[in-house]
Amino acid sequence: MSQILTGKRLLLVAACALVDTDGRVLLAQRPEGKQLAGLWEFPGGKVEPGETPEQCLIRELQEEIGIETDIPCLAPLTFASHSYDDFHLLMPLFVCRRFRGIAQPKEGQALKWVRPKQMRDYPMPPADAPLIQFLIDLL
Ligand SMILES: Nc1nc2c([nH]c(=O)n2[C@H]2C[C@H](O)[C@@H](COP(=O)(O)OP(=O)(O)OP(=O)(O)O)O2)c(=O)[nH]1
Repeated sequence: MSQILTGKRLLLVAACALVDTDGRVLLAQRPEGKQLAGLWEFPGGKVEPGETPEQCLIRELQEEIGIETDIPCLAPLTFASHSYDDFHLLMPLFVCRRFRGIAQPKEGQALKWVRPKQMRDYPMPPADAPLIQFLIDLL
């Protein structure tokens, strides 16, 4: 039995593929000093107690990049389930095509609109690699 239990805590992170009218997806580069620094990720973050993943994303998109959206504009696409050394990440990935504002790096991160077929040129966290094909197929 113990062989199938990792003993790691499960961390719920909500992530969003914001899609522009050209079919490009916004990636953000994790700032220096953070875990996985320098890697390109989908905007999002940890779901706080009492929040739904959708509410978390609305908060994170506003805080991180100054983008506003609404719950009906967040469509579930797929999820990542990946073990890091100290936790197991469960990360639903939503797609959002309807949003307000112009993405601005509010936390010092670099931002880039990237076509899904080019995403493999941007080093991403290991949990994200399996998600790219879903975006290629969708867009
Ligand atoms: N937002 C986001 N996080 C991701 C992705 N892929 C991936 O492995 N993660 C991981 C990195 C972090 O361990 C966790 C997200 O946490 P976070 O961004 O809210 O927190 P953080 O590590 O910056 O730490 P904190 O200072 O905010 O507490 O999920 C992704 O595509 N987007």
